[in-house]
Amino acid sequence: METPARPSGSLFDVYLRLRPSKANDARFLTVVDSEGSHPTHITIKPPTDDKRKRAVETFAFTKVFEEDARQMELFKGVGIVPMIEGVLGAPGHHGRDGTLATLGMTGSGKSHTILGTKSQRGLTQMALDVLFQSTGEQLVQSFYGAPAFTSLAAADVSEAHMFTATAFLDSMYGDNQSEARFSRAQTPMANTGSREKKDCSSFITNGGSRSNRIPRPSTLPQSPSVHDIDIPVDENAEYAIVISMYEVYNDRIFDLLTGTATKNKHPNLKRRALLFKSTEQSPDRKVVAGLTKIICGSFEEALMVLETGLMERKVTGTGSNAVSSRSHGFFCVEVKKRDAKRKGSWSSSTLTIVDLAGSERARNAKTAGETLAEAGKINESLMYLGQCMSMQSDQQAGSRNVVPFRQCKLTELLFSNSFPSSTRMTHYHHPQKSIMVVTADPKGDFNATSQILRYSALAREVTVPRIPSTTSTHIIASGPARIGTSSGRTTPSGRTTPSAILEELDAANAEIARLTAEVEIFALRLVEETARRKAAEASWRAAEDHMQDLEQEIRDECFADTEAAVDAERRRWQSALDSEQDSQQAHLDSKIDVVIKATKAQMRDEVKVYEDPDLELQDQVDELERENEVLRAKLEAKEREGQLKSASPVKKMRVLKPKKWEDPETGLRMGLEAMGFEE
Ligand SMILES: Nc1ncnc2c1ncn2[C@@H]1O[C@H](COP(=O)(O)OP(=O)(O)OP(=O)(O)O)[C@@H](O)[C@H]1O
Repeated sequence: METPARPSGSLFDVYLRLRPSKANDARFLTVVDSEGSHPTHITIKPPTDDKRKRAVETFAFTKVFEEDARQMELFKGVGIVPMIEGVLGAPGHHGRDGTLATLGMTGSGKSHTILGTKSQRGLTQMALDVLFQSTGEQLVQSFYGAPAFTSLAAADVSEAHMFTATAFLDSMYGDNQSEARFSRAQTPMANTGSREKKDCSSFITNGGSRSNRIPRPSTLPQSPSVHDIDIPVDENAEYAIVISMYEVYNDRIFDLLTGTATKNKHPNLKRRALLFKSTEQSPDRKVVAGLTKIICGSFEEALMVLETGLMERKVTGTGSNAVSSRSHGFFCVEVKKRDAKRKGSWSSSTLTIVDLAGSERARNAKTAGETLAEAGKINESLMYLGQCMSMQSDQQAGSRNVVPFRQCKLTELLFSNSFPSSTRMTHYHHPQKSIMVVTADPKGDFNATSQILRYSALAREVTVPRIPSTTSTHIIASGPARIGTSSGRTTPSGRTTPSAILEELDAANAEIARLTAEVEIFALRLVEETARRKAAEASWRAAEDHMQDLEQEIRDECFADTEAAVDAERRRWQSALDSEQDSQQAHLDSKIDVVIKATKAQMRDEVKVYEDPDLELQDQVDELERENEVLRAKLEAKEREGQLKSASPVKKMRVLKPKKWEDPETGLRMGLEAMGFEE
């Protein structure tokens, strides 16, 4: 089987790296000898004592790296250098995005390959070193106040929160860790450049005095060295390197540079998921919106940012691997480029390095509860990735099926830039160049590993060993002496000669072998289809759960929003009412003031109040006055009579008069009584 040439529309160059295995189990994977050149094919055969003949599967990759392959061999062998060249862009041209990802069973060596170990750098550190070493003097300064900062922040299309490495690291590890995060549009501080730069260098070399959690680049591995790798850059351009990191955990995207783990001030703080969407400035290309992005001016700064993000990445121990990655980690290095003299607009291309979470069998991993659910999500997203990658090998076989990459966040993030952009609202983007390094343990879990190999390989062939012919067995058993005698045929009388029987037996054996091969292939397909069905069912259930979670989340959010809106409206209404009442009260007070003032003025001017006469009362008064007149007449008459009779009437009148004025009626009555009248 030839290694198929990578068609232009295919998604990845796929490399296989085998890890040295500590297991005592039998080896099920064999590298096919390629006579001097790099091997490209492997075969797998189930390690079983079963006497049945089992199918041998052969897989083709761009290259196969055996157990003894070193990190540098991989770095040079998988084509990262040309990929970095592409990201930097040819002189006068935009760069091209590149993606490097690792895929494999948990514990198969993905993180080892991509991030390295305590003594060896991974592909990420080497790629960063090459980038910084190549851009060298043409790299812009990375401190606030540096002329490029504002234009870099303004050129970002992803609604990012952009910081300099100095400010970011200071906020993470410095004594004055600022509680509040920086605002999005930071104002560059003028004339503080030299101080900031000085701070930064002391931070890197003397970081330990500030915080013992601070990653120290000097303690990180220095080998393998990449000093011999020199990529020519555009002499007339200036470059900026901007780093961001995020993870896809349970199909949601989380920023890894928020400092949640580093500051550890709010360990229970719920992280906010980010959206992968088109933005106002990037209408035809989806981007992860709202990420924290750090402008790095040196390799050391980039390493510190990387270590900070890795610290935040969710890592939980499982039965399969003591430090297993439970999320898909994305490390993005944006290379910005513009003309150094004209200082025009920045073009941007991104090198994305992806450490995929490992697939695992729940039974093996002894996971439970939340971790088991995580494993379900990981396997589900890897299943979708497998579907997309299978399309690649199907396309090799002439299929024109569309790659279904929108099924989950992982495949969307990995593949949405793999195709030419359909609209040209922004400048034309070449499809990204992608490299996938598949890692495998040749003595590990056969079923899980073979499944990954099946969907990731560029081509696959199944061969079923032929059942040894009974004829030859018979011949071998009978010995050469009999061969010469067995040349008879069916006679015209219908009697069968030994040679005819042997031929018939051979034909029957061939048919049996063919059918057995078919059965083997069908059995393999059945196993694959059953696994796919189970995975699809699991993903269906997971999708339903996720949908319910989402629905509940949306309900809660809507409820909270409505509550907040009602509350705000109520407060607004209450304050409007209060102010209305206040103004009415003020109006009333002013009116009363006016009335009081007018009343006082009237009183001063003795204003008289005229009232309408009451006619009925007037009648009564008239009546009473008339009666009074009559009584007075009678009284006068009686007085006159009394004067005539008494000796001193003057004295009596003196007594009567004052009483009459005090109370006419009482006085009158008393007077009448004194004079001897009864009512
Ligand atoms: N090629 C290799 N050479 C030496 N050691 C290796 C190699 N590959 C992996 N290992 C070791 O195997 C262990 C597991 O590897 P690693 O953590 O890279 O697995 P992984 O695939 O990233 O797992 P997970 O998906 O669970 O994160 C580590 O101790 C690592 O150092």
